[in-house]
Amino acid sequence: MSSVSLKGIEKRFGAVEVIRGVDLRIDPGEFVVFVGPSGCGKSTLLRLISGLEYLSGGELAIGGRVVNEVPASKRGVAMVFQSYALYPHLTVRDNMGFGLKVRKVPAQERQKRVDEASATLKLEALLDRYPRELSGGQRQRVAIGRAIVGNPDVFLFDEPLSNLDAELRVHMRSEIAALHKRLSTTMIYVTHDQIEAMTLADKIVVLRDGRVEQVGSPRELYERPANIFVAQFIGSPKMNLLPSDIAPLLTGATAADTAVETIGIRPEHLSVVEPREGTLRGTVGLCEYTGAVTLLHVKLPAGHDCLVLHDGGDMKAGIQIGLTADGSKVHLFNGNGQTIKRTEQGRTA
Ligand SMILES: Nc1ncnc2c1ncn2[C@@H]1O[C@H](COP(=O)(O)OP(=O)(O)OP(=O)(O)O)[C@@H](O)[C@H]1O
Repeated sequence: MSSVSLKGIEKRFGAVEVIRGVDLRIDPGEFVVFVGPSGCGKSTLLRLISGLEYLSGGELAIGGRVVNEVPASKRGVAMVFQSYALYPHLTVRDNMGFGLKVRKVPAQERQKRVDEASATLKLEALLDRYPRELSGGQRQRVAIGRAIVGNPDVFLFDEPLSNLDAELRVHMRSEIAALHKRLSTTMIYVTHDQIEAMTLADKIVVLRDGRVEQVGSPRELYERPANIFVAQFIGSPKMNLLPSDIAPLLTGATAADTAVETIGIRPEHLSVVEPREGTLRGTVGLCEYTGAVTLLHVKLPAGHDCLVLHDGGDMKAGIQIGLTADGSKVHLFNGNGQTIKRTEQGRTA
């Protein structure tokens, strides 16, 4: 278990600035997930921590030791890649033991660690197979096993489940959560998948264009996003954004803060009511029935659209509905897209 500390981390590829001053503190044993749009620098940041890329600026410490000049093999980290990166000509046993062999760990110790890891990951029956003889999920388990045998202080995962089908992803996700519980090792995990991020993370780091937008627990980011970017990035389907003058119609509240330019309301926090005078009224467009809930695409006045997660009865395109929301679930943003915080009394501060 080690802490990881990033201070003013920068990375340039030639003239292109990819990481633009990242400060982050990861506590020992924490499960931290990096999310952000494609190209925002998630993998680059992970590769900088692993030592696969050199820093252009800043200071990186693992377990309190500055490792800027320390090679990847001496940082006490192990990385698991999306592509598994197994050696095709080696058996599962030899793939898992390969790193230890390179580090000249004696054969007996190697075997012990491979046996332990394969028991943890239920790979015992597969030890003599080659990667081509394994399913995607089994290959990923071998890749994780190879990382475990080195007893790393920090695990780094770069989208480890994105090549697996939906069912296997859910299964492997729970295995990774169980692994973290059992080993209590610090883990840093990059993903595109909202559910993976929300369910695995102690702490989510939202990145945008090489900078950190917000760091917080999944609940903090969902309930108290710092700005419109995070508000729309966390949560699926996306938060609706509407002009602030719609707020009184939606919640029945009268007082409007002039600093509020945009309001945000999540599709799951809108309720469908009778389209009475004085409520926010709209026309149902597309209805996407998914079983437990239906996602309604609703046309509002003045050309605005919003999404509503509806768990009530049947709904048909073309009908008029009213929409209401609990005022405490409405997010308020200023003209710069920053969240305007409420005080205890519900007024803006
Ligand atoms: N070796 C490299 N040389 C030049 N540019 C690079 C190199 N590696 C990455 N980049 C650029 O750095 C930026 C960040 O890439 P990175 O792979 O870290 O993003 P990401 O957030 O992981 O994206 P994705 O979610 O699509 O995997 C991209 O614009 C990418 O083109």
